[in-house]
Amino acid sequence: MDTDTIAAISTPTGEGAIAIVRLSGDDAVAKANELFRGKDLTAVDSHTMHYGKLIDPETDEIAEEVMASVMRAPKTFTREDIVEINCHGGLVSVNRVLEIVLAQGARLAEPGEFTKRAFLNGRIDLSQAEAVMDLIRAKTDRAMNVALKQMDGRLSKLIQDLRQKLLETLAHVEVNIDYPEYDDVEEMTNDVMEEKTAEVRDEIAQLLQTAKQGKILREGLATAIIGRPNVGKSSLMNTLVHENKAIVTEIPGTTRDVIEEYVNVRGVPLRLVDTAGIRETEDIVERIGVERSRQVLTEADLILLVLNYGDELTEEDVKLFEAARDMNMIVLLNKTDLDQKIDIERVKELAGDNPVISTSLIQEEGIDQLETAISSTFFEGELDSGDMTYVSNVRHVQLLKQAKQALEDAREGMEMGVPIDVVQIDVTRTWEILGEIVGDTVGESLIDELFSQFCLGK
Ligand SMILES: Nc1nc2c(c(=O)[nH]1)N(C=O)[C@@H](CNc1ccc(C(=O)N[C@@H](CCC(=O)O)C(=O)O)cc1)CN2
Ligand SMILES: Nc1nc2c(ncn2[C@@H]2O[C@H](COP(=O)(O)OP(=O)(O)OP(=O)(O)O)[C@@H](O)[C@H]2O)c(=O)[nH]1
Ligand SMILES: [K+]
Ligand SMILES: [Mg+2]
Repeated sequence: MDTDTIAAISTPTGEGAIAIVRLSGDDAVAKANELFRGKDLTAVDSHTMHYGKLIDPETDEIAEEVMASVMRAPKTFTREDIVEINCHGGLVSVNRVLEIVLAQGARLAEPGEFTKRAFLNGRIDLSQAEAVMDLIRAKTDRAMNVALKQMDGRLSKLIQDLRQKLLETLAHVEVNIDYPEYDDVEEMTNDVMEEKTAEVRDEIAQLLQTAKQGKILREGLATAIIGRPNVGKSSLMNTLVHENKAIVTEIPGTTRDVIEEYVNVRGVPLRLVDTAGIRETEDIVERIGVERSRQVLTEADLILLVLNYGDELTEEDVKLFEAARDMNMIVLLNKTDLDQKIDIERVKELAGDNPVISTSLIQEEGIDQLETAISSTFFEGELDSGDMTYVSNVRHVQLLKQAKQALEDAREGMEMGVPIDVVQIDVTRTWEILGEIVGDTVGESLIDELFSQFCLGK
């Protein structure tokens, strides 16, 4: 395996107070020490940080004023020697430091290479490495917590336990085949096989059930605010995000494009989308907006359909109900501060089983009820069990589905009286598929591809 010294900028590009260039590998400390004027970094205690100047070896002049952290293997992020050079957070400064380090013979790291080394050196498995990425990309607190747990190896442990169970069953069967001491050995073998594969299958099914919520936790519940022009969609957006993100005016057709915001409503992460009011229009810009609104509507997990309490129900309102049929929907009767013109009975009829909530956004009324409705439509309290292990990664979901299928094939085979050594093939395959989740049985090209999706410097 490569243990050459790699280096990269590990902080985001742009101006900041401090930026970090990270080195990892056999010569990380020696290389950094060559460039460092201050304490002898090769002699300092591990996990200590030191002030000094960085020298440009070509000119022998001071290039930067830095703090350098020295962390010696194996108790480091990569399990290799690591030096982190903390420099001033300007673009020029951090790039200069990187250049000097590269000139000293370090190699520019590939995206994800630090984390890849942590994986190849056995500090974390593949699902934990993927969780590192998920954590960086997390848009909500909940999503971050799911990633943190996965990083901690929760999913890995669950998967490894399942694999162990399969392995023991296979071993058991193998022993029986090799030493058929009793007459009823074949029957016993089948029983064990059936029982154990059923257990594993059920556990996989349970995990897969968390996938939908996992996806929502990861990406947020795609929530579209739709309605005719001027009913108060943007006002609703602003209310839910507690900020004036969207422009609100009394002019119909104010919102021309979709506006997206992440917001947490009672612990439910929403990807909230405000849309252009849907109506027939000649205005080209508005028409494009209306088209996009229709698109957003079809892709949503939850629809917030806003109606005007102070206005009669129109043909367009009814059309929106139709478009959102079969989707999760909450109907809002907004502007209850106005005189009622809307036919509430008709609205309830159109809404069917979906909740109908009255609000006056301008007077901040009904918002509590709305938030309760949002959090209960989907999760009915389930999401609060912060102790669950969620599967949220698309690759993991696919592999779990394959594993489940392979076990179902095995069961079917057993029921049809297929010889046990053929059944073993399906069970072995399941063991391998599960191994791909944690990275025990994956090829190099997949590993390369997965890590290349990481950010540079991670
Ligand atoms: N400056 C800095 N901050 C950082 C990171 C980093 O690389 N550098 N991290 C980068 O993402 C995160 C911390 N992640 C880390 C994960 C494991 C180890 C580590 O050394 N693990 C050892 C045990 C350490 C101990 O118990 O003392 C190990 O698992 O063997 C270090 C950092 C967040 N903050
Ligand atoms: N009386 C009253 N007016 C409201 C209420 N909610 C919003 N409005 C007003 O209704 C007007 C339109 O609000 P917006 O939030 O811009 O409506 P919209 O649905 O986003 O409109 P478009 O983007 O143009 O489709 C504004 O003048 C708001 O102040 C309410 O509860 N009561
Ligand atoms: K408006
Ligand atoms: Mg609007």
